[in-house]
Amino acid sequence: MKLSFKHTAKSFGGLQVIEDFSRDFEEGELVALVGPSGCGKSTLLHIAAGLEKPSAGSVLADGKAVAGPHPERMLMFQENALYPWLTLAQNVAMALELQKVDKLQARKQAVEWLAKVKLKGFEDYYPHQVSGGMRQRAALARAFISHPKVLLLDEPFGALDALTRMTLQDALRELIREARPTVLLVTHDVDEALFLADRILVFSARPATVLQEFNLAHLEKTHDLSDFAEVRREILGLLGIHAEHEDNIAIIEGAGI
Ligand SMILES: Nc1ncnc2c1ncn2[C@@H]1O[C@H](COP(=O)(O)OP(=O)(O)OP(=O)(O)O)[C@@H](O)[C@H]1O
Repeated sequence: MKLSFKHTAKSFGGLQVIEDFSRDFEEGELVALVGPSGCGKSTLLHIAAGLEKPSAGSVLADGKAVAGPHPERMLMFQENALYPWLTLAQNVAMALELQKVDKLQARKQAVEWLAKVKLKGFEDYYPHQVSGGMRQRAALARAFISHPKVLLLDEPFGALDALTRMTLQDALRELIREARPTVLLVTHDVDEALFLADRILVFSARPATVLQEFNLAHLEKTHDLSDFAEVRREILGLLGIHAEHEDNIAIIEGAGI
Protein backbone atom coordinates (compact mmCIF):
# COMPACT_ATOMS: atom_id res chain seq x y z
CA MET A 1 0.00 0.00 0.00
CA LYS A 2 1.32 3.42 -0.92
CA LEU A 3 1.26 6.01 1.83
CA SER A 4 1.43 9.69 0.87
CA PHE A 5 1.81 12.64 3.18
CA LYS A 6 0.64 15.82 1.44
CA HIS A 7 1.73 19.08 3.08
CA THR A 8 0.97 17.54 6.45
CA ALA A 9 1.29 19.81 9.47
CA LYS A 10 0.44 19.26 13.10
CA SER A 11 0.17 21.55 16.11
CA PHE A 12 -0.90 20.74 19.64
CA GLY A 13 -2.37 23.98 20.95
CA GLY A 14 0.31 26.57 20.27
CA LEU A 15 3.06 23.97 19.80
CA GLN A 16 3.93 23.38 16.15
CA VAL A 17 5.28 19.84 15.90
CA ILE A 18 5.28 19.14 12.15
CA GLU A 19 5.65 21.74 9.47
CA ASP A 20 4.63 20.97 5.92
CA PHE A 21 5.74 17.34 5.53
CA SER A 22 5.29 15.78 2.07
CA ARG A 23 6.62 12.34 1.15
CA ASP A 24 5.50 9.16 -0.60
CA PHE A 25 6.22 5.74 0.88
CA GLU A 26 5.97 2.95 -1.65
CA GLU A 27 4.55 -0.52 -1.19
CA GLY A 28 7.12 -2.86 0.36
CA GLU A 29 9.51 -0.04 1.27
CA LEU A 30 11.01 0.35 4.75
CA VAL A 31 11.77 3.94 5.67
CA ALA A 32 13.46 4.85 8.95
CA LEU A 33 12.70 8.16 10.63
CA VAL A 34 15.46 9.46 12.88
CA GLY A 35 15.74 12.79 14.63
CA PRO A 36 16.12 14.48 17.98
CA SER A 37 13.89 13.43 20.84
CA GLY A 38 10.55 15.25 20.79
CA CYS A 39 10.81 16.44 17.18
CA GLY A 40 7.55 14.80 16.10
CA LYS A 41 8.43 11.36 14.70
CA SER A 42 5.84 9.47 16.75
CA THR A 43 3.29 12.11 15.85
CA LEU A 44 3.86 11.33 12.17
CA LEU A 45 3.20 7.64 12.86
CA HIS A 46 0.05 8.49 14.83
CA ILE A 47 -1.22 10.58 11.93
CA ALA A 48 -0.53 7.69 9.51
CA ALA A 49 -2.31 5.32 11.89
CA GLY A 50 -5.33 7.63 11.94
CA LEU A 51 -4.99 8.21 15.68
CA GLU A 52 -4.25 11.91 15.27
CA LYS A 53 -5.67 14.27 12.67
CA PRO A 54 -3.29 16.63 10.87
CA SER A 55 -3.89 20.33 11.51
CA ALA A 56 -3.31 20.94 7.80
CA GLY A 57 -2.72 18.76 4.76
CA SER A 58 -3.55 15.08 4.60
CA VAL A 59 -2.31 11.49 4.47
CA LEU A 60 -3.48 9.17 1.71
CA ALA A 61 -3.39 5.37 1.79
CA ASP A 62 -3.53 4.10 -1.79
CA GLY A 63 -5.03 7.43 -2.76
CA LYS A 64 -7.76 7.46 -0.09
CA ALA A 65 -7.63 9.97 2.78
CA VAL A 66 -6.87 8.38 6.13
CA ALA A 67 -9.83 9.24 8.31
CA GLY A 68 -9.25 6.97 11.32
CA PRO A 69 -7.60 3.75 12.48
CA HIS A 70 -7.87 0.65 10.27
CA PRO A 71 -6.41 -2.85 10.77
CA GLU A 72 -4.53 -2.58 7.47
CA ARG A 73 -2.41 0.16 9.08
CA MET A 74 -0.85 -1.35 12.20
CA LEU A 75 1.03 0.53 14.92
CA MET A 76 3.52 -1.30 17.11
CA PHE A 77 5.52 0.29 19.90
CA GLN A 78 8.24 -0.45 22.39
CA GLU A 79 6.62 -1.72 25.56
CA ASN A 80 3.39 -2.94 27.06
CA ALA A 81 2.42 -4.23 23.67
CA LEU A 82 0.96 -7.49 24.97
CA TYR A 83 -1.99 -7.97 27.33
CA PRO A 84 -0.50 -9.41 30.54
CA TRP A 85 -3.60 -11.46 31.34
CA LEU A 86 -3.47 -13.36 28.03
CA THR A 87 -0.97 -16.05 27.00
CA LEU A 88 1.31 -15.42 24.02
CA ALA A 89 -0.98 -17.49 21.76
CA GLN A 90 -4.08 -15.69 23.04
CA ASN A 91 -2.40 -12.33 22.48
CA VAL A 92 -1.53 -13.22 18.90
CA ALA A 93 -4.90 -14.88 18.18
CA MET A 94 -6.71 -11.82 19.45
CA ALA A 95 -5.63 -9.82 16.40
CA LEU A 96 -7.65 -12.25 14.27
CA GLU A 97 -10.56 -12.63 16.66
CA LEU A 98 -11.05 -8.86 16.48
CA GLN A 99 -11.54 -9.40 12.77
CA LYS A 100 -14.20 -12.04 13.46
CA VAL A 101 -12.05 -15.09 12.67
CA ASP A 102 -13.37 -17.99 14.78
CA LYS A 103 -11.45 -18.89 17.93
CA LEU A 104 -10.12 -22.31 16.83
CA GLN A 105 -8.89 -21.03 13.49
CA ALA A 106 -7.34 -17.97 15.18
CA ARG A 107 -5.49 -20.20 17.70
CA LYS A 108 -4.20 -22.45 14.91
CA GLN A 109 -2.80 -19.49 12.97
CA ALA A 110 -1.40 -17.92 16.15
CA VAL A 111 0.56 -21.11 16.89
CA GLU A 112 1.94 -21.08 13.33
CA TRP A 113 3.00 -17.44 13.62
CA LEU A 114 4.63 -18.01 16.99
CA ALA A 115 6.66 -20.81 15.41
CA LYS A 116 7.76 -18.41 12.64
CA VAL A 117 9.20 -16.06 15.25
CA LYS A 118 10.90 -18.95 17.08
CA LEU A 119 8.48 -19.20 20.00
CA LYS A 120 7.38 -22.79 19.49
CA GLY A 121 6.75 -24.30 22.91
CA PHE A 122 5.94 -20.95 24.56
CA GLU A 123 2.36 -20.61 23.26
CA ASP A 124 0.80 -20.96 26.70
CA TYR A 125 3.25 -18.79 28.62
CA TYR A 126 2.12 -15.43 29.93
CA PRO A 127 4.13 -12.34 28.92
CA HIS A 128 5.73 -11.99 32.38
CA GLN A 129 7.06 -15.57 32.11
CA VAL A 130 9.20 -14.82 29.02
CA SER A 131 12.02 -12.39 28.27
CA GLY A 132 11.63 -8.90 26.78
CA GLY A 133 12.97 -10.15 23.45
CA MET A 134 10.46 -13.01 23.42
CA ARG A 135 7.64 -10.59 24.20
CA GLN A 136 8.64 -8.46 21.23
CA ARG A 137 8.81 -11.58 19.03
CA ALA A 138 5.24 -12.32 20.05
CA ALA A 139 4.31 -8.69 19.36
CA LEU A 140 5.79 -9.07 15.86
CA ALA A 141 3.73 -12.22 15.31
CA ARG A 142 0.65 -10.33 16.47
CA ALA A 143 1.44 -7.44 14.14
CA PHE A 144 1.98 -9.67 11.09
CA ILE A 145 -0.81 -12.22 11.61
CA SER A 146 -3.47 -9.96 10.15
CA HIS A 147 -1.29 -9.12 7.12
CA PRO A 148 -1.20 -5.34 7.59
CA LYS A 149 -0.44 -3.36 4.47
CA VAL A 150 1.27 -0.62 6.46
CA LEU A 151 3.35 -1.24 9.55
CA LEU A 152 4.15 1.71 11.80
CA LEU A 153 6.94 0.76 14.20
CA ASP A 154 7.74 3.15 17.03
CA GLU A 155 11.08 2.12 18.52
CA PRO A 156 9.94 -1.50 18.59
CA PHE A 157 13.22 -2.83 19.97
CA GLY A 158 14.27 0.21 22.01
CA ALA A 159 13.99 -1.57 25.35
CA LEU A 160 16.14 -4.56 24.37
CA ASP A 161 19.85 -5.19 24.81
CA ALA A 162 22.04 -4.86 21.71
CA LEU A 163 22.34 -8.58 20.97
CA THR A 164 18.63 -9.31 21.36
CA ARG A 165 17.86 -6.26 19.27
CA MET A 166 19.94 -7.66 16.40
CA THR A 167 18.15 -11.01 16.44
CA LEU A 168 14.80 -9.19 16.43
CA GLN A 169 15.97 -7.04 13.52
CA ASP A 170 16.77 -10.25 11.62
CA ALA A 171 13.32 -11.63 12.46
CA LEU A 172 11.65 -8.42 11.32
CA ARG A 173 13.60 -8.40 8.07
CA GLU A 174 12.57 -11.99 7.37
CA LEU A 175 8.89 -11.24 8.04
CA ILE A 176 8.99 -8.14 5.85
CA ARG A 177 10.63 -10.03 3.00
CA GLU A 178 7.66 -12.41 2.91
CA ALA A 179 4.79 -10.04 3.63
CA ARG A 180 6.03 -6.85 1.85
CA PRO A 181 4.17 -4.28 3.95
CA THR A 182 5.08 -0.61 3.69
CA VAL A 183 7.01 0.13 6.89
CA LEU A 184 7.76 3.37 8.72
CA LEU A 185 10.26 2.77 11.50
CA VAL A 186 10.99 5.35 14.18
CA THR A 187 14.30 4.53 15.83
CA HIS A 188 16.98 6.17 17.95
CA ASP A 189 19.45 3.55 16.84
CA VAL A 190 21.29 4.76 13.74
CA ASP A 191 22.72 1.28 13.13
CA GLU A 192 19.23 -0.20 13.22
CA ALA A 193 18.15 2.34 10.61
CA LEU A 194 21.18 1.54 8.45
CA PHE A 195 20.62 -2.21 8.70
CA LEU A 196 16.87 -2.25 8.05
CA ALA A 197 15.97 0.75 5.95
CA ASP A 198 15.68 1.30 2.22
CA ARG A 199 15.60 5.01 2.97
CA ILE A 200 16.46 7.07 6.04
CA LEU A 201 14.88 10.46 6.71
CA VAL A 202 16.79 12.60 9.18
CA PHE A 203 14.61 15.19 10.90
CA SER A 204 15.44 18.53 12.48
CA ALA A 205 14.42 19.50 15.99
CA ARG A 206 10.78 20.55 16.38
CA PRO A 207 9.00 21.60 14.24
CA ALA A 208 10.17 18.56 12.32
CA THR A 209 11.39 19.11 8.79
CA VAL A 210 13.52 16.68 6.77
CA LEU A 211 17.18 17.73 6.94
CA GLN A 212 18.36 15.03 4.58
CA GLU A 213 17.30 11.79 3.00
CA PHE A 214 19.56 8.77 2.41
CA ASN A 215 18.68 6.14 -0.16
CA LEU A 216 20.03 2.70 0.72
CA ALA A 217 17.66 0.57 -1.36
CA HIS A 218 19.11 -2.44 -3.15
CA LEU A 219 22.26 -2.54 -1.03
CA GLU A 220 23.27 -5.84 0.54
CA LYS A 221 23.45 -5.47 4.29
CA THR A 222 24.68 -7.46 7.23
CA HIS A 223 25.11 -6.41 10.85
CA ASP A 224 28.69 -5.53 9.95
CA LEU A 225 28.01 -1.98 8.82
CA SER A 226 31.61 -1.01 8.12
CA ASP A 227 30.72 -0.21 4.49
CA PHE A 228 28.23 2.35 5.79
CA ALA A 229 30.66 4.24 8.02
CA GLU A 230 30.46 7.35 5.86
CA VAL A 231 26.64 7.50 5.82
CA ARG A 232 26.60 6.79 9.54
CA ARG A 233 28.97 9.67 10.18
CA GLU A 234 26.86 12.00 8.02
CA ILE A 235 23.67 11.08 9.87
CA LEU A 236 25.30 11.53 13.25
CA GLY A 237 26.72 14.86 12.04
CA LEU A 238 23.22 16.03 11.08
CA LEU A 239 22.09 15.06 14.56
CA GLY A 240 24.88 17.14 16.04
CA ILE A 241 26.98 14.21 17.20
CA HIS A 242 30.65 14.24 16.30
CA ALA A 243 32.82 11.35 15.24
CA GLU A 244 35.02 11.31 18.32
CA HIS A 245 31.95 10.42 20.41
CA GLU A 246 30.51 7.93 17.97
CA ASP A 247 31.29 4.74 19.85
CA ASN A 248 29.18 5.88 22.74
CA ILE A 249 26.13 6.95 20.81
CA ALA A 250 24.95 4.25 18.46
CA ILE A 251 21.69 4.86 20.25
CA ILE A 252 21.22 8.57 20.01
CA GLU A 253 18.69 8.86 22.80
CA GLY A 254 21.51 7.93 25.14
CA ALA A 255 23.28 11.07 24.01
CA GLY A 256 20.44 13.16 25.38
CA ILE A 257 19.47 14.89 22.16
N1 LIG B 1 -1.41 14.25 22.14
C1 LIG B 1 -0.55 15.24 22.38
N2 LIG B 1 -0.92 16.36 23.01
C2 LIG B 1 -0.06 17.38 23.22
N3 LIG B 1 1.24 17.37 22.83
C3 LIG B 1 1.68 16.27 22.20
C4 LIG B 1 0.83 15.15 21.94
N4 LIG B 1 1.56 14.21 21.28
C5 LIG B 1 2.80 14.71 21.16
N5 LIG B 1 2.87 15.95 21.69
C6 LIG B 1 4.06 16.81 21.71
O1 LIG B 1 4.59 16.84 20.41
C7 LIG B 1 6.02 16.85 20.43
C8 LIG B 1 6.53 15.71 19.58
O2 LIG B 1 6.23 14.47 20.19
P1 LIG B 1 6.58 13.09 19.50
O3 LIG B 1 6.22 12.03 20.49
O4 LIG B 1 5.97 13.03 18.17
O5 LIG B 1 8.17 13.22 19.35
P2 LIG B 1 9.25 12.12 18.97
O6 LIG B 1 10.10 12.72 17.93
O7 LIG B 1 8.58 10.83 18.64
O8 LIG B 1 10.02 11.99 20.34
P3 LIG B 1 10.85 10.78 20.98
O9 LIG B 1 11.94 10.51 20.00
O10 LIG B 1 11.37 11.34 22.26
O11 LIG B 1 9.91 9.65 21.16
C9 LIG B 1 6.42 16.76 21.91
O12 LIG B 1 6.74 18.04 22.36
C10 LIG B 1 5.17 16.25 22.58
O13 LIG B 1 5.06 16.74 23.89
